[in-house]
Amino acid sequence: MEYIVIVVAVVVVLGAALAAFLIPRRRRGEVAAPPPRPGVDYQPGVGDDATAPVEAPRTPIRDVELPEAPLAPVEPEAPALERPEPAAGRLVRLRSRLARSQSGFGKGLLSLLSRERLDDETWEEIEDTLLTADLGVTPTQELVERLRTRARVEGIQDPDAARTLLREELLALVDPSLDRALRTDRHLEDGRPAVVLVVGVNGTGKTTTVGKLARVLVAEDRDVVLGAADTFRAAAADQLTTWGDRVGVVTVRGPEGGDPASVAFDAVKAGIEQEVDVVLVDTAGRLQTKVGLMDELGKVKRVIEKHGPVDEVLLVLDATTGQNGLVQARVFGEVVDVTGIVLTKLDGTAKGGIVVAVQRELGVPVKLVGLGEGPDDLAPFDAEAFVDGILG
Ligand SMILES: Nc1nc2c(ncn2[C@@H]2O[C@H](COP(=O)(O)OP(=O)(O)OP(=O)(O)O)[C@@H](O)[C@H]2O)c(=O)[nH]1
Repeated sequence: MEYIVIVVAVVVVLGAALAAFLIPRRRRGEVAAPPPRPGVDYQPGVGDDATAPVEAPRTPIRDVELPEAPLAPVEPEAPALERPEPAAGRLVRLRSRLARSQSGFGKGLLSLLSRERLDDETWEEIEDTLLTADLGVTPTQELVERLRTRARVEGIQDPDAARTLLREELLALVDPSLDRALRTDRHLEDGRPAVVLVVGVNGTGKTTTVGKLARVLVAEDRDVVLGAADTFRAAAADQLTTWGDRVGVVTVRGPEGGDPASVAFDAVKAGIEQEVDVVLVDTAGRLQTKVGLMDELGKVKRVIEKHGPVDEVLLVLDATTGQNGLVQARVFGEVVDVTGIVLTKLDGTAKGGIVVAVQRELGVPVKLVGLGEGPDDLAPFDAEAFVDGILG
């Protein structure tokens, strides 16, 4: 009996072990049904994979018609030419800039002249103010003398009267009767262009002035050629070419370190051939004390004149250098017969009196003034607008 019980127990245990072994194996061998596929088994919705499964119906291959001729290469668009601002009335636009820079000078004078008692001390202060503004000794003495006389004879009742008096006397000194027109008309008799030679010491703003002047002329519908006769500084020719390119003006240039006279000659020749109205020639900056360089400048002018006389020699002076500008004016005037002065950087100095001083020194008028670094910040000089700018 005991034996039977043991056999039954062993059979039960073995059976249970066999069942435990077989059931999980069968479960592991089951193949799970594949999940429904978006785009195949049902319409895809939010959160479904966006890419079409490989089983998705394929797009059939279609024939595409090719154009008969290959497409023409696309030309890079030329930069649009700038339209410079007309020159007329520019000084009026720039007057506030002039007034800002000269405010110390103008306001100082007006408040001194408006004092109740104009004693010797006040007149001395007026004199000092004028000298500080670079008016020069002789013009200062003349002006003070005239103001004193008129104040004594006519009397100065109020600030308005002081302003009127000062305006009249400053205007007389600046001299509105001087001919400040630039000679930039083509020569009718032989069809030659007008030639403008631009000279001055280093860094006064010659190249910038030539570039700005080209814009003034383009605004007046003149045809212009530029000559980059500053062959010392390679960047000067690049700078000038950029100015020209902006308004569609051609720049004639030579090799770096080449003969400036030959570049100037070629520029005028190109101007004659292209029948332009004006040729503007930029020259290298040179100190008035360097005899060799000054002789070279004389040569540039003589070589250009093989084509015919130069119409304008513009001396560019930096207004911030004050009295030193007068020395430059004297020496340049001896070498090249200056016909007009360009006073640059008047926006950066309160020494507007230099206009009078330099006109006296050279006996030639200020024709243009620079009042900023912007491309259209060069203005034809206008005596009235200038004096009004000084007085604010
Ligand atoms: N604020 C101000 N800056 C000016 C004016 N005119 C010229 N400049 C600046 O003066 C600097 C010198 O100008 P350039 O034209 O290169 O002078 P440059 O006389 O040709 O110089 P070099 O070739 O070295 O003799 C530049 O930074 C100009 O922008 C002006 O009227 N006002």
